[in-house]
Amino acid sequence: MVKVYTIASGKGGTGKTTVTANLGPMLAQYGKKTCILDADVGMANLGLILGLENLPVTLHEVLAGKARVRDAIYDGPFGVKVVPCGLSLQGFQQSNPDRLKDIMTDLVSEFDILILDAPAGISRDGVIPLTIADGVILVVNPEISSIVDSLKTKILTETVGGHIEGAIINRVAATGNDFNSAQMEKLLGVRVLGIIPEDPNIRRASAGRSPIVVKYPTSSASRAFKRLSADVAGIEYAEEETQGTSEGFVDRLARALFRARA
Ligand SMILES: Nc1ncnc2c1ncn2[C@@H]1O[C@H](COP(=O)(O)OP(=O)(O)OP(=O)(O)O)[C@@H](O)[C@H]1O
Repeated sequence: MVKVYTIASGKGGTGKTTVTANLGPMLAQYGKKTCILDADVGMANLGLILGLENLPVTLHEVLAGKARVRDAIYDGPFGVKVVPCGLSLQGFQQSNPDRLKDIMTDLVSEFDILILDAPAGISRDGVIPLTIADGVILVVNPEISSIVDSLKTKILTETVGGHIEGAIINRVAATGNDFNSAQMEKLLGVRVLGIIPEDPNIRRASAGRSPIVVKYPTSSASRAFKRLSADVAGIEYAEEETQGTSEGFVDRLARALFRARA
């Protein structure tokens, strides 16, 4: 049974595309047939982060009724399938967001998980992804404006009959913070699904047209994305030995030297 998630926020720039670009590949890595779609048809940049640009057919052409969705599906990292949007304003103007629901119907039989990267705000093209998802995941930054705007999106989702799956708290200070997950759950009135730390490697990876889980797999945000993805996939997460790789090597070397001397 397919599960459709919409990654949403109230405020812009909280990290929706970053979450989509990392959660999708990791779910595919964990054995789930996953497709990620850039439903931010006006300000699309999922394709940019994944190095999928200048494509002949994108979601724009599909939403304009000029192409079939299967012609807009491209290969992404770890076997995830990607339906990117074009970057042109003209493509956006020709798109009819109402067609999104039909597109999802075409995809449900082929995938275990579909993830929609929704636009910020409460425009019409932003509301449709909230209504067609089985679960809306809010991406919230630990700051008052983001929390307040997320609450508005939560109310809007519930008003249009959607369901909130939970929230991902993104850009949490890696050190010296007083972040309290239980307090955040109380404030938002939703479950906290994952906490992603502030990590400069996210921007570095994007500049290299890659998700952080691919480019810097042991970076702090990558480990958090892996944990979150394992939870969503319903599998046990085994923490990778980050320092362990080098510690293990040192241990092995020490043992070998000890044996050699003995
Ligand atoms: N955990 C993080 N640590 C550091 N930088 C981050 C983190 N998450 C996101 N960013 C950066 O924040 C910026 C905004 O992220 P992103 O584009 O994913 O947000 P968005 O919610 O999709 O934006 P929009 O609302 O404009 O679509 C990007 O430059 C991204 O690299």
